[in-house]
Amino acid sequence: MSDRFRITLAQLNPTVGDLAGNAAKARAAWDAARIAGADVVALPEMFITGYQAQDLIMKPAFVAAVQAEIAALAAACADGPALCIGGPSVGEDLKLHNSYFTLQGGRIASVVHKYFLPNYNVFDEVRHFSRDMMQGPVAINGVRIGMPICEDAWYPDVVEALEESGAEFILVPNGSPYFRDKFETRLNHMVARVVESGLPLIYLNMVGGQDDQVFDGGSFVLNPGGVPAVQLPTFDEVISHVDLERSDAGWRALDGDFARHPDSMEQDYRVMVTALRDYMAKTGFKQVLLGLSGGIDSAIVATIAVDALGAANVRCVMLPSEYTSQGSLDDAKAVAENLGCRYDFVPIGKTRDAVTETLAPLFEGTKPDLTEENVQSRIRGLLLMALSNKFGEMLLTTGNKSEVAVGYATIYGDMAGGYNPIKDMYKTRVFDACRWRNANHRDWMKGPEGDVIPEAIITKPPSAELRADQKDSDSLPDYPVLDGILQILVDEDGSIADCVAAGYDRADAKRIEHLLYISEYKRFQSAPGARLSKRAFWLDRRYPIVNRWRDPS
Ligand SMILES: Nc1ncnc2c1ncn2[C@@H]1O[C@H](COP(=O)(O)OP(=O)(O)OC[C@H]2O[C@@H]([n+]3cccc(C(=O)O)c3)[C@H](O)[C@@H]2O)[C@@H](O)[C@H]1O
Ligand SMILES: Nc1ncnc2c1ncn2[C@@H]1O[C@H](COP(=O)(O)OP(=O)(O)OP(=O)(O)O)[C@@H](O)[C@H]1O
Ligand SMILES: NC(=O)CC[C@H](N)C(=O)O
Repeated sequence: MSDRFRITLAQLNPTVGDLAGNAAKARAAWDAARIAGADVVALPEMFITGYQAQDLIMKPAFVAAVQAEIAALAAACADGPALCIGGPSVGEDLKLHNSYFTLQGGRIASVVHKYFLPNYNVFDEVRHFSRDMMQGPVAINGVRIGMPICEDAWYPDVVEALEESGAEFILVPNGSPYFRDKFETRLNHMVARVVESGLPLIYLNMVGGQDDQVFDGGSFVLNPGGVPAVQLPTFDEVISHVDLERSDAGWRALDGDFARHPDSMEQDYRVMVTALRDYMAKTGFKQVLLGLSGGIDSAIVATIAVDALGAANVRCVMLPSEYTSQGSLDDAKAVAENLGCRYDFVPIGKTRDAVTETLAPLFEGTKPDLTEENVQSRIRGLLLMALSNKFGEMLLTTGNKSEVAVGYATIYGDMAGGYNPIKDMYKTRVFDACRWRNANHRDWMKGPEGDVIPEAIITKPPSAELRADQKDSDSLPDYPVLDGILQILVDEDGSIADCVAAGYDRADAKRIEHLLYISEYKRFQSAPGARLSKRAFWLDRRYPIVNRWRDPS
């Protein structure tokens, strides 16, 4: 039995369903571990399937394919370090479990099953998996390692049981998706486990985007007392070797890599870029297009797209009508030029006239209203989708969280599109994100540095420009008020009384509540987008479409 133990942490980015690709990544990490003389290489939770595989897990053929891939991996990694990897398994109870495999000596040496199955916000693990009894530590090269799987380490019970049954240190494999400031939450839970158990703890998270969620990495190692020894970067794929030494007081991790974590604005921006980049790469798209209006939402989306994919892969299209101001024309062109991407100019006047003429016999006797305004938006959607079909570019849609919340967007019009990078960012924060991006540049951004979003776009009053002199403030309270009320009603699940207590006008709160509930149908038909908060529209918040209830408070 050695007094030194090396564990290689593979903070990598799996793709859901790409079993062979994920196994190849695990195998490459194992090769690196073997060269480094490690005892074990650890991969995150559910790495072999990618996370979250959702109802794919319920398909027996998928689980059988996973079992075959795990067996092949065990055989391929027979001679060298042990390999620990997350995946589904069928237990002795014949039920499906969220499991962590240890492969060693050409076989599956042990399988640990997750005990606490998260079943809140984006997680539905009770739907997919069964709970098993708590299990003891796993011995690797004579050292007993406790392996609580992600949620298992968010409560004291599993780590306590592992410590009581002789675990010498703790390895927590995770599939922990980002929400703003989540790192603190994770750290608090893990420090608590270390303090309770007196054992070093290794927290290993995955990176990369999957549909709406982004896994932000930031793996770390804590010594007894909660003292940090290692901290890996957020968002980047990293393979890092961590050494532990045994003394009379037990195992201690040696100090290793220590990466600085970015602030929350930078993390939000990185999530939006990563979510789009991985959504594109993992679905097989290379290029995007979007309607660039000269407004702030399409400007930030164009910037995110260029940072994710490079200017050569982004097409911006200005589709002006008679209501498009000279300022919007100038601002849109400036954004495309600053970013260095293609800019097309496609006036919609003639198409709109043709639609007006076609509908004239049916609309006879009616007055122009929202119908005609929305036709413009739908023509834009139609033309942009034609470009998408012709050139294989995916259309981005640009509604921010404030608009998505109150349905301030035209269904089958500007809501057309496959992905929405800013879906979970309130309008007031979109302004902050633009200023942040103008002032900051990082290696992971493929776009140019500097003031890519002109100041005029950030300071002018937002307008949909669907009629003369239209302003968003004609239909909605000013954005600071709207976002303040939405923060309470949506993110905090608060009441109308809570809004009033926070200083908002009751009539404003009631109006926003009504708009929120009646636009549920739009959100059911809306594109997915990057999740930034604990209450993103989609899996975090599941409201009925038909809903007569209104808060009387
Ligand atoms: N519960 C429900 N289930 C299924 N369908 C439902 C429905 N309730 C209404 N509908 C249908 O939805 C339609 C109304 O929705 P919709 O057609 O979107 O129209 P609507 O929401 O009335 O208007 C769009 C709003 O978005 C604003 N806006 C803001 C920013 C940009 C843009 C832009 O376009 O660029 C637009 C625009 O100024 C306007 O206030 C109705 O015709 C109705 O049939
Ligand atoms: N003239 C236009 N040319 C191209 N696309 C447009 C035009 N007008 C609207 N769009 C598309 O419709 C979306 C919704 O318009 P909206 O006015 O809400 O957003 P915005 O113009 O980007 O920002 P803001 O609301 O701050 O003006 C735009 O982001 C853009 O993608
Ligand atoms: N995979 C999981 O168990 C996710 C839940 C977990 N507690 C988290 O980090 O969000």
